[in-house]
Amino acid sequence: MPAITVDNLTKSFGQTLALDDLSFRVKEGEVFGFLGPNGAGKSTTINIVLDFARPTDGSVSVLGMDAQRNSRDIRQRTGVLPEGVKTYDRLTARQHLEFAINSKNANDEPEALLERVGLEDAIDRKAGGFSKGMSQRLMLAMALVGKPDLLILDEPSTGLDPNGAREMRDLVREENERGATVFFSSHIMEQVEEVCDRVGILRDGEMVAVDSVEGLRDSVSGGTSLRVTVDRIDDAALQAVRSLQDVTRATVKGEDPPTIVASVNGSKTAVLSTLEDHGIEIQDFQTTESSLEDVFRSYTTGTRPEVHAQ
Ligand SMILES: Nc1ncnc2c1ncn2[C@@H]1O[C@H](COP(=O)(O)OP(=O)(O)OP(=O)(O)O)[C@@H](O)[C@H]1O
Repeated sequence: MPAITVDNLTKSFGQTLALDDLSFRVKEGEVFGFLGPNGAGKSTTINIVLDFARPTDGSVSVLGMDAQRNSRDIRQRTGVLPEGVKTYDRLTARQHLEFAINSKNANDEPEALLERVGLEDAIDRKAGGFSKGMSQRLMLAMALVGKPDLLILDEPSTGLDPNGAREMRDLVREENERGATVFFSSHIMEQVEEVCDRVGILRDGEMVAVDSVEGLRDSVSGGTSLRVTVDRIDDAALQAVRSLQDVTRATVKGEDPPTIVASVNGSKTAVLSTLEDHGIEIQDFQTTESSLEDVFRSYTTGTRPEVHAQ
C-alpha cells in the first residue's frame, strides 16, 4: 500500500489552476522529494494531502485512508512541518512540545526531542525570541512527536544555516531508518540529492518527472561530460567519436594540447578506445556529471520535456 496516493487531483483558485490532473504515489518506507519552482503547486498539494484545503476534483489517500474523510486519524499518524513557521510567542519550547505530545497522546520527552534538533539549550525560552532557524527547528521537533509513520515537511530547510540543513538531512535519514515514510518539498535540487530515494518534479501543477536523482540525471541529454586531453586530433577520429551511439555531441577545445569535450549518456570507455584505435594518445581525461541545477532547469524551464516517470 502506498503511503500517499494522489489521483487526478485538480485545484483551482478562481482563474488560477494550481493543480492540473496531478497523479503520483509515494511508496511506503521511501524518502520522496517533491520539487518544483515557486508557484508550481507544492504547498497546495501538501495542504490537500493534510485536508487543510479541499480539491476541486480528484482524490487523495494517505496511509490507506481517505484524506478528507479520515483526516483526524491521518494526522495522528503523521508529523507535519508546515510552510511558514508559526510558533506561539508566549510559549516556551517545552510548552510547544508538551502541547504536541498531549494532542497526539504520545509519551515523548521534550528534552530528547529538542536535543535531536539542537535546541536543548533553549528549552525554557519563549519562542517569541527565537530566530527563524530556531523556530524551524522547534517546529521540526513537534513534527517528530509520536514517532509518526509519515513525515510531511514543506520546505524544511527554510531559515536553516548550512549546519542546520545538514542536521535536517540527518534527521530525515534517521526517521526513515526508524521506518517512517518521508515526503518533503523543496525548490532546491541539491537539498534532495543526498536523502531522497525518488524525486518528483512539479511544474505548473503537473508532474513532469518522477525518478531517482540518478535516473533524472541520465534522462537529461548529455548527462555526463567527458573531457579527454590528447596529443593530437584528426577529423577521422573526431567523426568516429561523434558517431558512437552514446555520444550526443563532441567538440575540440584548445590546440596545445587539444581537449575533446563529449556529452556521453552511457559508456565512456568507448570514447577512449575509439581514440586509441585511431592512434591517438590519451594524456588525461575526466568526467563531470551534469549538475542537478541543470537537471532541474531542464525540467522546469523552456519547452516541456517528455514525461519521464517510473
Ligand atoms: N489561497 C490561494 N488563493 C489563490 N491562489 C493561490 C492560493 N494558494 C495558492 N495559490 C496559487 O496556486 C499556485 C500554486 O501555489 P503553491 O503555493 O502551491 O506553490 P508552491 O509550489 O508551494 O510555491 P513556493 O515554492 O513558492 O512555496 C500559485 O499560482 C499560487 O499563486
